[in-house]
Amino acid sequence: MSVNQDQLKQAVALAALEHIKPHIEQDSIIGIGTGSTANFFIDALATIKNQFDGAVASSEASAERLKSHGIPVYDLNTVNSLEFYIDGADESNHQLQLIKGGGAALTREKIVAAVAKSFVCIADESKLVDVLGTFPLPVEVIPMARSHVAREIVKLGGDPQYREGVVTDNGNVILDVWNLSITSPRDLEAQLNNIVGVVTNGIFALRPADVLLLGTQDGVKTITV
Ligand SMILES: O=C[C@H](O)[C@H](O)[C@H](O)COP(=O)(O)O
Repeated sequence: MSVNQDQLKQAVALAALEHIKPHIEQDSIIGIGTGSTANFFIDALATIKNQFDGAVASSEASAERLKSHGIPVYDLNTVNSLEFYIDGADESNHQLQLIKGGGAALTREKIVAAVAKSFVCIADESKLVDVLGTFPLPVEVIPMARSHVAREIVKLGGDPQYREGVVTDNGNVILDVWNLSITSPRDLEAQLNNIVGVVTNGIFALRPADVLLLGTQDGVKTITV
């Protein structure tokens, strides 16, 4: 019997909980991502909420979900270190370089991931690709720079589309860039971030995931590089 996508997401969420459990202590604070897979993880984490201190969230939505479970949410500025960051992805290649930001939370996600010692990515098998870029690359942009950034992205060979009606938690807008075949993710990540007006882009290659827990029809696979 085949397992549906939500069941795969739930399985990787439970696997992530098992992955971090042995390292969790009463004073631990856990970095939490955003999206449907991260939501499964938040719900799983709630089952051990008395065994750790609290969480740092990468979005207002995740903060609300954590709080609804009675898990304390901390401002990242009050936290010295995070052992783990757990989050989903829109794509991962085999080097665990990611595209993220389908839910517009990429900037805060990249910040929390940067602080964490270990980034555990959780995803169903549809997210694993050989080359990043089939999923349109989200770029968070300061609103007044939208047209300028779009013109610069066209020069790089991308086809940017304004994600209408979306405002990020930081008050910015999103351009989704189509038609990129991202063969050098680290270079493109840096190049895009160098465009004036870009807050950050959804390539996570300069700081890739450390572990990918991938939900497949044959069970959860653990991938490291
Ligand atoms: O901005 C959103 C995040 O990068 C999500 O982690 C990503 O879009 C994956 O979300 P989901 O788990 O819903 O596929």
